[in-house]
Amino acid sequence: MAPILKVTDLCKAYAGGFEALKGVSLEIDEGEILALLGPNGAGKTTLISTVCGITTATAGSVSVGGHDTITDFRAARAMIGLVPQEINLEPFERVQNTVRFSRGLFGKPANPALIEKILKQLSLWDKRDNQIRELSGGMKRRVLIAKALSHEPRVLFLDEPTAGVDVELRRDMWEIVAELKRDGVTIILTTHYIEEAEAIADRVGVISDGEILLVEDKDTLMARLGKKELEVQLTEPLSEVPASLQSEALRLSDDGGALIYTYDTRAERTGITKLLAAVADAGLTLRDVVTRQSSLEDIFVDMVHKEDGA
Ligand SMILES: Nc1ncnc2c1ncn2[C@@H]1O[C@H](COP(=O)(O)OP(=O)(O)OP(=O)(O)O)[C@@H](O)[C@H]1O
Repeated sequence: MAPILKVTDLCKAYAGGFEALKGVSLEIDEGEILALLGPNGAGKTTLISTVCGITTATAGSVSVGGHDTITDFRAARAMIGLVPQEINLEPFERVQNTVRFSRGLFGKPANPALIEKILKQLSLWDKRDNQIRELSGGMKRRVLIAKALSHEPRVLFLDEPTAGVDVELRRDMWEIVAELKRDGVTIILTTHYIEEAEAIADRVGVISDGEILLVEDKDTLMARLGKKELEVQLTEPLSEVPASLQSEALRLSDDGGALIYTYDTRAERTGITKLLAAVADAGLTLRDVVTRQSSLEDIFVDMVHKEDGA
């Protein structure tokens, strides 16, 4: 199956020469949810803006549903819905009209039933005749989402949709995303909330300094996440792991004062009991035992940190 979104060697240099994207390539299948993680200034918004035609690429290409975003812009753009990071709504306009107009901008015929469904789904129906300026910040975010959905996009970009929103809206968002996925909509969201990526993404991409560092299946990442370390601190440092304890999962700490055992928390047998018995049999005495869980956050911070050359 051809990917619904194909980004090839995309580069963006802003006026002044700053390179915000340095040859980004990415393929996304229809119906997939990709969470794009990255530190501030990594290039997430630039990537989304370039795909949506708000920013022009310096080099490379993007196609959406087979339509090139430069040579076939209208067709490509009509397939895309964008929920931007910044609230850019007309304060005196009414909720329902804002959403209706948005659909019209894409040349789609009026569809009051659909607009009603979207507004209800986003708990905005009761506010449909309110002016935007009368809404809370969270409700304005809901309006942005309603606008982005009004022309029935096949690919939806959510640029930090849950930044600064309350728990309830975050839950609603996740539900809406799940429902859109059931309808076959492809979703790309940027987020700083790693638990959000864990909760809803099929794949996770990490971008840093204008480059994609990783795009991986979330379950594969979760398998990595499932790893835990047990540190067996010893009263006397060792120069090497004793022969009777040799195992791939076991290594000596840099100062020789601890044995570090890596195990899978989800495995039926972690091997800890056996390890501790073997440690005792080897005549070693323990000072303390500490466990550590590696998280997606650790992996992420580690990766971005290394990339910075730190
Ligand atoms: N219009 C512009 N002119 C010059 N530089 C820009 C412009 N827009 C963004 N940049 C720079 O490009 C880099 C990437 O910015 P971008 O907004 O894409 O990052 P981001 O990953 O979305 O960050 P955040 O998580 O803070 O939203 C930053 O260094 C930013 O300062």
